[in-house]
Amino acid sequence: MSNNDRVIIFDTTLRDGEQSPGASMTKEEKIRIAKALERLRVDVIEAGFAIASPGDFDSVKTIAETIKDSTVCSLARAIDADIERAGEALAKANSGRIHTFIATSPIHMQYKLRMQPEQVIEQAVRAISKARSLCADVEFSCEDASRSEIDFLCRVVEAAIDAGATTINLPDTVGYAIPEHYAALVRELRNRVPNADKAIFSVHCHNDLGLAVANSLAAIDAGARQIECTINGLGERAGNAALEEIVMAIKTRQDVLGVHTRIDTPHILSTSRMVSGITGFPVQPNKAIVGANAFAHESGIHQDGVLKHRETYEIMTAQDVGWNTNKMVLGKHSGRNAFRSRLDELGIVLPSESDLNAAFARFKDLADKKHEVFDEDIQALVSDAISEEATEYYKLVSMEVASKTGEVPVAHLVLSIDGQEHHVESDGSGPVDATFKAIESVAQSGATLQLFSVNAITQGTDSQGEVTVRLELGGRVINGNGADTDIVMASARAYLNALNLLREGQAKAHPQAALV
Ligand SMILES: CC(=O)SCCNC(=O)CCNC(=O)[C@H](O)C(C)(C)COP(=O)(O)OP(=O)(O)OC[C@H]1O[C@@H](n2cnc3c(N)ncnc32)[C@H](O)[C@@H]1OP(=O)(O)O
Ligand SMILES: CC(C)C(=O)C(=O)O
Ligand SMILES: [Mg+2]
Repeated sequence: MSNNDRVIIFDTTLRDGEQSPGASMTKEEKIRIAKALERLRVDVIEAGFAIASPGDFDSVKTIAETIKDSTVCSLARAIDADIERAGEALAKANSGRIHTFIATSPIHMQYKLRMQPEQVIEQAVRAISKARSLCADVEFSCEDASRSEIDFLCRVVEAAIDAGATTINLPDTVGYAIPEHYAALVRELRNRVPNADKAIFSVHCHNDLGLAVANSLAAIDAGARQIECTINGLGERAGNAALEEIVMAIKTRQDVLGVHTRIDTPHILSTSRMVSGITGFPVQPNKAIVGANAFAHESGIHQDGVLKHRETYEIMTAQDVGWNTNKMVLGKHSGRNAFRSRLDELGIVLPSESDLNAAFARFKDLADKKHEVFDEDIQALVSDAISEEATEYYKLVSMEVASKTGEVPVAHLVLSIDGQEHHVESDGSGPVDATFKAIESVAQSGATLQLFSVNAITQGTDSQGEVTVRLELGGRVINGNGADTDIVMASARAYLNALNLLREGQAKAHPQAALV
């Protein structure tokens, strides 16, 4: 691929990203992010706006002195003092860039700058010449380019290149552009400005209409070869184009875009997490590339497809952007194939297809009650199914427990004992105590309860509770287990499982003296 096909990635997380209300960072945090961006192989790091404050100056200066493999840049208005401050901060950079800008749209020139268009051109030229006297690498931005008049824009850009700007940036400052129109703007400037070939054209898109990435990609087709973006799309108002989306779109759709970047994509996720952690701006689960669900599948049909051939539902690999693996989330939309594959991964072997079907049915019941079924849930569910199947003498058919402030809890249970239904009832000091007493009212095992423990198998209030009941009878101690999202139900299951195991053991040892 030729150099013409390379897109320069200019990251402005530390400057425009920090302009997000609430995203201010300390110098130490900025240095950490700058190092992560260097490792990601970002071409240009806009480290800050040196004139903004002594702290910003210090951050830009330290980053300029620390970073070796990326160009470090400072923003500066088209004002001598700003440019001098930027030059000072960048003095020791291995590779430094001064980025100066002035607005070129009628609305900005008239109301904000209160300047005539001719004055704007003059000030831009003066600023660029000043910047060039301090630094060989000078970027000039026509702020609000997408709302500027094209003839005027052509004059400004030509003058800026003549004055020594090596990069010309055409920002969509207020996120107003539409891809086709924006691409046409870039194309027209590159065609009409006589010295356009002496500069690299750049775009800097905001996301007010959710089009920042689409506009940036459209500009590539029109010849832009630098894209300004931020990690996680952080930035002023609705943010900037997200670096991870731009980079992965370029990589994944190389067939149509025909360009490449030098980004080391497996570092994307860790950089995203670092920026999110430092700024406190969480990444939404469905965010492209770096969201928790970006490589997760819950639907049975998708899981089945991915298990058979990953590319059926994935256009990138999770590993290519830093995830360990893609993820099969087991939930109520999952199918038998994904369930079977998870059992395999967990090393669980079910004796027959009908055991698998039974376990799958229990899994579906559980998934109806819980958002996500975790590995621990499956282990509990399968062992519960197996132990239940092994000993079916006592079975829970249904139960109802009433627990009310100021009143004694009462449990009503329907049990199947050796195939016969029994309705039992008891009160107790709590709902579990009432349940156990109701069971004992008919089982009359004579066993002593030695341990009762409840564990939440996974996080969250919708988690399954796993109950262990330890019973002792005639010196024999056994543990019964039960799992359910309802912990009283799980307790009943565990108790009945313990009784079944006790009975089974007794039946083997003394066939005449088995329980009941
Ligand atoms: C589109 C963008 O993202 S632009 C970057 C925005 N980022 C920031 O503003 C963050 C850092 N900013 C700051 O710390 C401060 O605004 C400073 C230090 C730059 C300037 O502070 P102050 O001198 O107090 O000026 P203030 O911010 O109130 O107003 C901006 C002034 O700069 C002028 N100005 C704005 N852009 C430019 C420009 N590109 N070139 C020259 N002058 C400009 C405005 O017209 C205004 O001038 P006025 O005071 O004569 O009316
Ligand atoms: C300073 C410029 C590049 C900017 O951030 C914008 O126009 O959005
Ligand atoms: Mg901006």
